[in-house]
Amino acid sequence: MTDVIRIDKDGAIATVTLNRPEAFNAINADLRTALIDAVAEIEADDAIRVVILKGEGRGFCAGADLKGGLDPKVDNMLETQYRPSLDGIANSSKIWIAQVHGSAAGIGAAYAMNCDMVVMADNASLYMAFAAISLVPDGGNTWLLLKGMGYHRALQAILEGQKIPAAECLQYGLINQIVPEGQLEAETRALAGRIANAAPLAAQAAKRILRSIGEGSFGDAFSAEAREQQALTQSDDFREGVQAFIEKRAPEFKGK
Ligand SMILES: CC(C)(COP(=O)(O)OP(=O)(O)OC[C@H]1O[C@@H](n2cnc3c(N)ncnc32)[C@H](O)[C@@H]1OP(=O)(O)O)[C@@H](O)C(=O)NCCC(=O)NCCSC(=O)/C=C1/CC=CC=CO1
Repeated sequence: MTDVIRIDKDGAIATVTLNRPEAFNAINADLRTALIDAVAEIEADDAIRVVILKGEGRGFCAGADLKGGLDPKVDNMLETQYRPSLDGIANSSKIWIAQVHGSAAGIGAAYAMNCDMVVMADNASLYMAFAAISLVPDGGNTWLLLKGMGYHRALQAILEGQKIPAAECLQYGLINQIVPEGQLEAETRALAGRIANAAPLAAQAAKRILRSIGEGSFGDAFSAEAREQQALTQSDDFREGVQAFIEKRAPEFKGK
């Protein structure tokens, strides 16, 4: 079986590649577990200072696997199966850089934005895919969007299920840099090299400070989202939204 995650290490830089290209790197149970393990493995490696997170194939990540990875009956899936890897990145002593091409959709957008830095291809986007299946953003997406875009634009992006193009992401401060897709790998690598040369203790302290100040925590937002999502995933409209995605048709929501 192909590994759903690849880890490559080169000196002080590790690259973690989401590797389900046949499903746009949608996150199923295997990938959820592999992500938790990858974050822990990297954290335990003192030689690593910078981590690049990227996706294999046409895009970064399509979010939760709507075809096989979702089990609404699993209690607290977000808290127990997504949060450890997302918190792990937020609290990591390493600097995580997302290298985004194609789409970072659903909770995939949270994995991108929750990294410490984001380099994005000029034709890529962050996709708030939740509205189309009658869900709210999860994985910390509401907090991450609100911090960058402010309340009004964040709410609109969520309600309209917008694909936020790279140029807007940069304008709102959601990402660090846009580069032509052909230069994405090289430019991300160059940034990783520069950051790997920064004084490690100061880099870790700067990350801790910036992550801990500001109003309301990522954790508070994560918990609020997880509660709402747990209820929404029990709804008929969610089932209809997923079915419509699989059948490639528009959903018919009934508010139940
Ligand atoms: C915008 C897309 C990400 C990419 O569009 P496009 O480039 O046109 O590529 P596609 O042809 O649509 O996709 C290529 C193949 O990948 C399959 N695929 C894509 N997304 C998923 C997915 N999420 N799950 C399973 N499979 C997926 C797609 O069917 C194609 O396969 P075939 O070639 O065999 O047909 C676009 O794909 C898209 O909009 N995807 C869905 C985005 C989405 O809704 N994501 C889930 C949001 S919910 C979430 O992330 C988190 C949670 C967490 C916990 C609980 C409950 C819910 O959600």
